[in-house]
Amino acid sequence: TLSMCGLGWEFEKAEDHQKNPWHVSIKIARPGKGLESCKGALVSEYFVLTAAHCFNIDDRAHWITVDMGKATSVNRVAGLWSHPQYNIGKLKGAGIPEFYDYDVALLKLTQKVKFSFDSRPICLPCTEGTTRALRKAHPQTTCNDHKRLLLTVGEIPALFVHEDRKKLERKHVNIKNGVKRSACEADAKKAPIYVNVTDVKQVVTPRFLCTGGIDPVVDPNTCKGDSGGPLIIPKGKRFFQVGVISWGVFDVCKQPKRKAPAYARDFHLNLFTVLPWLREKLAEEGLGFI
Ligand SMILES: Cc1cc(Br)c(Nc2ncc[nH]2)c2c(Cl)c[nH]c12
Repeated sequence: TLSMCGLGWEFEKAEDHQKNPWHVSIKIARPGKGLESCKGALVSEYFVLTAAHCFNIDDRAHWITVDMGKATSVNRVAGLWSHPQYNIGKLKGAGIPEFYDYDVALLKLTQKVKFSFDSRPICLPCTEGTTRALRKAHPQTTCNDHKRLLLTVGEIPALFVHEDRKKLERKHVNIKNGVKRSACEADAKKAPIYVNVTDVKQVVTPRFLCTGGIDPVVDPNTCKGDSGGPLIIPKGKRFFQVGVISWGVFDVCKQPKRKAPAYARDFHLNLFTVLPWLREKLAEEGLGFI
């Protein structure tokens, strides 16, 4: 059956989870260490896409629960795969305490998700679902066509979803993918842990998309708790995931009263840069990677 990815229920009276049926909340309950929470997106019947930095090397699948918003059930996790090139401590020797390159992970659920108004996967780049959802596309559409159609050069209107006490709020941002990109990336050095970084390219690798700042308009910023959520491009009533919320310069939730500074930027793992890994891990999910 065709999953009709990236279709949200637009009816204004719809519940938040019907408007964002791919949004999941992830909780990691480490024995004796309290609770960590992250967000993620449902991308197939069994898999949730999130950030690798939500997990520690010794985390066990059975410590993780995935909540899709339906009051009743939470889902249990059968497996957890972080990108093989993710290594948060890789640059410790160079005085960079946290390194977020390849910050992406997949959780496999123990039970297949029954798609409904409340749960439905978001469209991933270079899949047949995205070709169908783009409509402008024809069967010979290539992965490069998806990239050209979704990651246009310039400022790209995008959104992420912030969850506050079970309420889901859409935050509209612009991906700086043109002349404004380098200014966006340069502000990474304003992150407290990166003030001594000499070359910003050491921490803002080619894997990242950059949002935030006040040019062309004031963009809302992410909180640490938004980690792992999807960076979404809305296109013709369908929703496409192009990034995973990875790290940022200023945690707006930690200083809720303070206005975010102009240099508050957010960095998202660009899914087009990890396609071989996505194809391999999601090979059995019937997504029809092109
Ligand atoms: C989404 C997100 C993740 C992380 Br990790 C943050 N923390 C951080 N990024 C770099 C160093 N530490 C932030 C901040 Cl700050 C805002 N949004 C964040």
